[in-house]
Amino acid sequence: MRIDVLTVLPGLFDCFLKEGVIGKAISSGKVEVKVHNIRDFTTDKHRVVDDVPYGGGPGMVLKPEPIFRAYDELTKEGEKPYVLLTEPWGEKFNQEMAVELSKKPRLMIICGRYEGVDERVKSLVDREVSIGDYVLTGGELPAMVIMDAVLRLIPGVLGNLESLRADSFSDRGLLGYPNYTRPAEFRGMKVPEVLLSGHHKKIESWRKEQSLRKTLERRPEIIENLKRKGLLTKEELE
Ligand SMILES: Oc1ccccc1-c1ccno1
Repeated sequence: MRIDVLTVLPGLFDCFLKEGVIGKAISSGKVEVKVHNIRDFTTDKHRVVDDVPYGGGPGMVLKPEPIFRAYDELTKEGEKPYVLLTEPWGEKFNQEMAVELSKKPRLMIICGRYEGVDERVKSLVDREVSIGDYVLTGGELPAMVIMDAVLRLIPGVLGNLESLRADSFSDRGLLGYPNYTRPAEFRGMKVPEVLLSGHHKKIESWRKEQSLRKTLERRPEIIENLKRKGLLTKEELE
């Protein structure tokens, strides 16, 4: 997969693209991520990327020309990207969308700003995406959240954890089961016996039950959504 990111703050992505699972996936060539400074696509001396809104009002709006110039330049060759715009009012990002986006060969993420982008930019956009109902100063952190969730799903990126990732639980957006490691007892708190039993079928069944229970308690809408889509097995529904 290739991802092109358009932003006015490219420096925010430096650590994200160098460290951890994502950094390794990029350095190994499993995925390609290119961050582009929208300012590099301006033509005026002052490299202006935003302007005051027509009709008045607070803040500044990202101008259309530099973004269109970047899009035209970056899409001259190769497959057309599926274009996302990070927006506070966009469609809510979730695991289902991450799975769908992970199957695209190429993405472009335009990082919005709080005051917004010129409406005409949306003629380039396939999906306006929000990561939650809160207001940030810009769309760069949402872009990193989206890339992290999507890139970890690319085969080979999680390496030897791939088998875990393939678990249909997280891909269905179900909450995870409780995790424990040594010691078996800590300050009077014991690890559940089943996890010490070495009985893999019982352990798997316990984890599945814990995940469904936690999801039902904390995010019942996820269970309802899976039921409606027929994505819960008969035994999971019991
Ligand atoms: O708050 C924002 C400002 C600019 C671009 C995106 C966002 C946002 C908030 C939540 N998801 O995206």
